[in-house]
Amino acid sequence: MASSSSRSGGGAGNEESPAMRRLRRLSLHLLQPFDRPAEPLALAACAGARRVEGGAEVSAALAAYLRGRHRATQARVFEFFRDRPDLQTPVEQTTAAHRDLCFRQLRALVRDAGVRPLSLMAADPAEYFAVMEAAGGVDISLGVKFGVQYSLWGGSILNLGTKKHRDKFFDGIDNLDIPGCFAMTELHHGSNVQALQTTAAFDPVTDEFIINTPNDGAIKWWIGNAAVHGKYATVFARLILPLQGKGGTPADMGIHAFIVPIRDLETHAVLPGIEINDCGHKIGLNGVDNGALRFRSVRIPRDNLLNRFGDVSRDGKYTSSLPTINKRFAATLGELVGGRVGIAYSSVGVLKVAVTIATRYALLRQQFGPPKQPEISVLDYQSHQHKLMPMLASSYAFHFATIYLVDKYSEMKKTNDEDVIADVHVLSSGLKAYITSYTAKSISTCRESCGGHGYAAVNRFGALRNDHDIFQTFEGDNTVLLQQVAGDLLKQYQEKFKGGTLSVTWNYLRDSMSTYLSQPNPVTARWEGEDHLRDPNFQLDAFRYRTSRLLHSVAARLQKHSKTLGGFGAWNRCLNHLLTLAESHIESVILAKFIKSVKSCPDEKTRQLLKLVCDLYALDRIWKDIGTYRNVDYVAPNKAKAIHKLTDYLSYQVRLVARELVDAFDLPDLIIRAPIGMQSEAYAQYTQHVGF
Ligand SMILES: Cc1cc2nc3c(=O)[nH]c(=O)nc-3n(C[C@H](O)[C@H](O)[C@H](O)COP(=O)(O)OP(=O)(O)OC[C@H]3O[C@@H](n4cnc5c(N)ncnc54)[C@H](O)[C@@H]3O)c2cc1C
Repeated sequence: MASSSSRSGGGAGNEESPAMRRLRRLSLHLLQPFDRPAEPLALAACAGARRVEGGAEVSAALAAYLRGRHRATQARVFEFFRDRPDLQTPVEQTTAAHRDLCFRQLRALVRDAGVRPLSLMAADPAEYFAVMEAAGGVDISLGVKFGVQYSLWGGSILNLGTKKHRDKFFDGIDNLDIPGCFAMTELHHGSNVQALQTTAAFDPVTDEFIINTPNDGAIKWWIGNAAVHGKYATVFARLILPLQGKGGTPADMGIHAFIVPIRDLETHAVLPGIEINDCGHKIGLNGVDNGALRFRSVRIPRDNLLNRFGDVSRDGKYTSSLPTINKRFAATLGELVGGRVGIAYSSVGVLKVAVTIATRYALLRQQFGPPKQPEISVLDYQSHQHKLMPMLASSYAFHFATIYLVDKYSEMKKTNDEDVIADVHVLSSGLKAYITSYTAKSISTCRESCGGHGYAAVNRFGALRNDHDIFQTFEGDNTVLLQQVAGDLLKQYQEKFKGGTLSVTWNYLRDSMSTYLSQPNPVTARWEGEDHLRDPNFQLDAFRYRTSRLLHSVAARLQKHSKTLGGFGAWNRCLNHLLTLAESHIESVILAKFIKSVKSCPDEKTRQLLKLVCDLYALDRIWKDIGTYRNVDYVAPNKAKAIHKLTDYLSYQVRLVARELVDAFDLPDLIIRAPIGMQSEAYAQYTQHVGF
């Protein structure tokens, strides 16, 4: 419902109420919020609309730096869909229609546009993730369907199988002849994969595995591609060897992956012994057909065991290069990080779309203004800058962090280096958890910042929010993933005190840990000059100091509590502390990568612009956690005040180049789609949409 007070107050010719007068005075003040020069980076902003002169060139230079070598690939995907109106996702459609469209979109991308995702994944993972992000821009359901087919089903064959599996399945997966599923989750177990109950018992007589769902809790649930399109599934099950346990009992060798045909390749009929039901209409992502699977003693050839980390011979003997069930389990899950990398990367894509719509609309939308003067853009309100500009800065920060993650992932695939594998595991867990949680919250803020028009489905926030929401849960629940980051930091911490070395990404802890052990410097705690606060060394030190402190204190608490509560109880007693530690660490990594990307930018003007955005990201984060810094006197009261003031000022400065910053994401109107977020004529597009 519209607010009647705002409407009458803003109407021309109305008598001004005292409240309105106050608001107008405030508006006037907001137009000149700081007693400093208004133009950042010597880029002249015009009065009124405040467009930066030469803004188009600024955006183009920035876009070129951001997109790097993937710009052309993504542009090709966008152009392909631009020329195919039959493949564009309408605002309203039924679940069945959306599933059908999503499959047609994927098939067209592969068969008509000639994209070969699995080949890309094998040859150039960075290019693969760029295509996946672009597909998610077309429709998030398409990005997820793409991820199920290639990152999950294809990834399981590539990473857990051996040559015989790749020879048999690679081409069919790549060209989409064989749509498939990744069937890990069960009704009773999602996060706790080690407790899955589906069994794969070896039958030495027939040389087969028998896949069985022992009870309702073991029904495979939520499996993408299962309800309609899948022909095969990679099923995660406990490998059971008869007579090989103690006293001739069956031996449970732990979780392994098996290829199970689920539908006839010709007729598409569900195969005997398999029951598939539809998980039904979801909150979002209804282009993806999630299903539930039950197996009734389904027989598959021994060769269908994905045997990279463990194998069974014809005579039923188990062999593995890895000595324990735990090591095999870790290696199996470790190979699946690609899905998580893709989710983190795609989540940044969703954030960019939401921020672009909200920022463009906030520049266009005018409400109230000083007496007898034109109304001002809502982005000129300090509150609006406070909502959107740190979010815009975060989009940039996450962009560089996920590019780094993808590069590390590519390096891992090339080298198989153990340290890099460990790094990527923790980094992908932390970034996936941190970024998807941030994006999920931000979409709601963007919706609110667009007022009532943000609520129109055509302006997309509802679909973005609903489709993206589950990014926080699948590919590892965020709370569970952050614990893996904390666990790794503690392991590294113990190693350090045993005289070991820290892995590369965490190297900073070695230095900041010794700094932590001394008290904060009372002199620097009072430094409040802008040069100091905008010095990347100060910013990084602050982030790292906080992480080191959290790590040190939680290690002591865990040690204390484990004496009485045991390891599990102590961990739970310190759980919130551990999650804060993990987030703090990931923020340090994000900032470090942002600072590095600013320094590496070859063009001076672009570098200055990025430095401004990076400063806002860093100081906003410090300000949001100022209580922690004040509590330990890392920051004195005068410095806290200076940080607050500077953060507001930087938000204002970023606002002056906000249009250029969102344009630099280089997202065509076809991808933005929301009429209120279009590059031009937004109101006209919106009115046309409703029929005027
Ligand atoms: C749309 C959709 C698509 C999916 N696609 C697939 C697919 O293709 N293949 C597949 O195998 N699976 C798929 N999944 C399943 C998904 O991976 C799981 O939902 C996810 O792993 C979480 O498991 P869960 O739902 O059992 O949650 P749970 O593990 O039961 O978690 C429930 C809550 O408990 C909390 N919690 C759990 N453990 C802990 C802990 N140790 N400490 C603190 N808190 C904890 C979590 O934070 C969460 O809030 C999909 C799910 C959805 C909704």
